[in-house]
Amino acid sequence: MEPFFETEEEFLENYKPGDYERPSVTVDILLFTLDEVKKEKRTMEKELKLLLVKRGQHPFKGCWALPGGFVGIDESPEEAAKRELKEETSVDNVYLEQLCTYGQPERDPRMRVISIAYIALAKKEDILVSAGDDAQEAAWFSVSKTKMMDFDSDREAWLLKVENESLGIHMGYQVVETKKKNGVLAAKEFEISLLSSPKEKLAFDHSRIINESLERLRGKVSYTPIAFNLLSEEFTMYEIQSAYETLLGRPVWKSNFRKEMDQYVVDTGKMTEKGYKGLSLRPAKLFRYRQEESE
Ligand SMILES: O=P(O)(O)OC[C@H]1O[C@@H](O)[C@H](O)[C@@H]1O
Repeated sequence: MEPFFETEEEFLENYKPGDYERPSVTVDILLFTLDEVKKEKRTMEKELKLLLVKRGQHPFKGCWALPGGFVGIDESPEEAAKRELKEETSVDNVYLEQLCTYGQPERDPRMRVISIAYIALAKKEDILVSAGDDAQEAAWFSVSKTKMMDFDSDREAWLLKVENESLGIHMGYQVVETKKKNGVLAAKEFEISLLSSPKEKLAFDHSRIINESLERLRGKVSYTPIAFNLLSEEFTMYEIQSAYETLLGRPVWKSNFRKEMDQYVVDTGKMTEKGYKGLSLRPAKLFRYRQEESE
């Protein structure tokens, strides 16, 4: 029979947390930024970059992973995410939002570990990357997700690429998305399989986390101004459009898009100077985010 305690105080004094198996909790951080890639003399495209660290310890030693770590006993998951981010990237005070909780029993070979993933968005110039204690290296990887084919009306196959050209690393995953069940729209389900060499794969279930973070970004960029967290203080219309197209993974209709942006930006009254960002373009208006008014 369960012992009976008159007061909660008495109950808590006699409570033995060790009687129950407890999972550990970690956080993983998806730090995104936009980089500029000069295509030709006149065009510059934005590329979505994600920070990964090379694991210095087992498990998955030598594999690339999202920066993350265990939540301390006295901190909240959000505090842990901020601390890990600061330790590994010196990034402070950035846009941070919880993505999802990942708790598949086998996701970490050490023990039962539940991980809470956070999306962080920062401007490239604000980030100073340094590899932390348990990571050998930290590097920016370009991430993209493009449709490969429709299997049928319910399922699509996508290609998720996580690459670093200068390190010669090209990781590719097939993502099969099931969006309908028995012809009816349902919460999307993803099945992920590695296409590239098993020598180059992401640690843990981080490919799944990355895939779902891209889904979140694509959704959220259409109805919130989060994209501005990734842009410099001042930018041209072309740059905003290019940022949106990169985040959405598709082109946008220029005139509608620019009208839509009016609510978020103000004209600085300045123009780009000759050779702006190394491009030979005609002068263009510079805008900034309409902070006060749109928040
Ligand atoms: O890097 P250490 O501290 O070993 O462990 C943290 C990682 O353990 C995994 O379950 C989490 O996804 C997180 O990335």
